Amino acid sequence: TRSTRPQRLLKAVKQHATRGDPQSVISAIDHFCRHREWAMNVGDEKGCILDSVVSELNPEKVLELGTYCGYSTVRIARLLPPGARLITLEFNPDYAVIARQVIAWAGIEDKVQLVEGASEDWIPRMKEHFGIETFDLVFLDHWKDHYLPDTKLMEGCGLLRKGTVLLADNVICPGVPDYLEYVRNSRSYKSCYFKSHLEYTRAEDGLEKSVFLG
Ligand SMILES: Cc1cc(-c2n[nH]c(CCNC(=O)c3cc(-c4ccc(F)cc4)cc(O)c3O)n2)ccn1
Ligand SMILES: [Mg+2]
Repeated sequence: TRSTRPQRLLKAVKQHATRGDPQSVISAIDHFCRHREWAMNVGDEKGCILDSVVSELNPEKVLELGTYCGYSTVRIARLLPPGARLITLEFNPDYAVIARQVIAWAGIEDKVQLVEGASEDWIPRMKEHFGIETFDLVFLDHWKDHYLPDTKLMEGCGLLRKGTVLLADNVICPGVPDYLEYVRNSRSYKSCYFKSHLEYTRAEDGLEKSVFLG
């Protein structure tokens, strides 16, 4: 039967990227998505904004909601200091199978824990299951109607501390209007918008960076 797009993306990584070289994995995926088939990775333009937020924050504990093929997982993990940890949640088991291989090819699997399941099921279990107190950075890139309820759930589970950064992808396209309204009007967040484009296109999109004030 016909292969899936994530399978073809993984094939491009194995053909064009060097094992153990995260940058070559990132470049191989960007090339595939720009010249072969579009895919919903954060991409190179928004990816550079993600890089700058991660580098400035130097987080020890990172949560990613929405792994997909692991592109942003590799982008984040390659910048983490030794001993830092990234937990990434993926709902779709077919995406998870691909993401594990992309993460392994990049050679950053020892910093990453990929967990399969729905965000609302795993967020309440972060403390007892992973021994996590609070996160320093959360990258929201999963189902767009889950951004707001999951943010409120993370607040309620005490997973955010003064200074925790929430970085949300796709705040314009596909868009997360309820989430934006919340973080921009809540006294508990200091929010700012990084204007960019939808991955590999000229459509507007951007990242919203929101610092939790406690
Ligand atoms: C409930 C739960 C869910 C998850 C989960 N895991 N993986 C995802 C993927 C979600 N991502 C997207 O849907 C997405 C879509 C577009 C897009 C598509 C079509 C267009 F025309 C324009 C833009 C662009 C993007 O950048 C995106 O990120 N969710 C994981 C855990 N728990
Ligand atoms: Mg996205």
